[in-house]
Amino acid sequence: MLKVDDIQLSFGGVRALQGVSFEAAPGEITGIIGPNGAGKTSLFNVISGFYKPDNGTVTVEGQDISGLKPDARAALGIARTFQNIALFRGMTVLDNIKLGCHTRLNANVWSALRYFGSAQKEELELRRDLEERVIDFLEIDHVRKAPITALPYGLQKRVELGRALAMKPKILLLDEPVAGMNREETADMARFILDVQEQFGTTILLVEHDMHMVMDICSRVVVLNFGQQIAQGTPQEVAQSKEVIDAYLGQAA
Ligand SMILES: Nc1ncnc2c1ncn2[C@@H]1O[C@H](COP(=O)(O)OP(=O)(O)OP(=O)(O)O)[C@@H](O)[C@H]1O
Repeated sequence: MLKVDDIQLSFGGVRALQGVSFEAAPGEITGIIGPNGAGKTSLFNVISGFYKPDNGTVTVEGQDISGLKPDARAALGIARTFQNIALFRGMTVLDNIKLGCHTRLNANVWSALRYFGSAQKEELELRRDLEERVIDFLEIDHVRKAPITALPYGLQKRVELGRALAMKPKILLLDEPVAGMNREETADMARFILDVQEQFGTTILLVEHDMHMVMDICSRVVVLNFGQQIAQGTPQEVAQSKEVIDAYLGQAA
């Protein structure tokens, strides 16, 4: 389904990604882990089209998408969340989530003017879909009209997930979805991520420093260190890898 092949990316003298290659199995959760500065977010930026790599390809269901811009990739079904919450703070929960749908609305301004009825129908269907598939699913009905700023941090992160789900993604990239959360918020988010995978069959890539969560919910894990891919396999396999243990001990030293 999603395949990255020999991705290389440099920033001046910093080699952020040095030949990263892996496949994310369809409908499964693949963890991307590694110490700080390993290249995880850079890899997400390459997959979602924000960074153009110096070398390598990204393919989705056999289609090479390396030349596509971020919005074209989003239209193909690649959605992401960001390490730091990227919501519109002055807007309500519902409006933020609706923004995630713009890639799905077929009615552009001209067709909306000419066929006002069909645009309205589409809007109604969209609203119903969002209510059932995103708002009820994420249990955020009670805050749908609240401004983002009124929500606790854990709920803001859930709304960000909601905005990504509004796109009906085939592939979901989650960048540190539980960073800064307390234990209860983390457990809730882990459950929602598993529910997304189980109910919608979404292929999920997860960058996360919370090792318990990675080990609990990922079926495969890719490990980066200084831009190099030093291991990949099941959580148990990578946890026993000497290179991985050394990389994390090196960080702690
Ligand atoms: N836009 C940029 N300009 C210059 N250097 C960058 C840029 N983005 C990332 N880097 C560098 O690339 C390397 C990889 O950074 P990246 O943010 O991808 O790592 P990471 O694994 O996501 O780290 P963290 O876990 O701390 O978020 C780092 O050395 C970083 O300083």
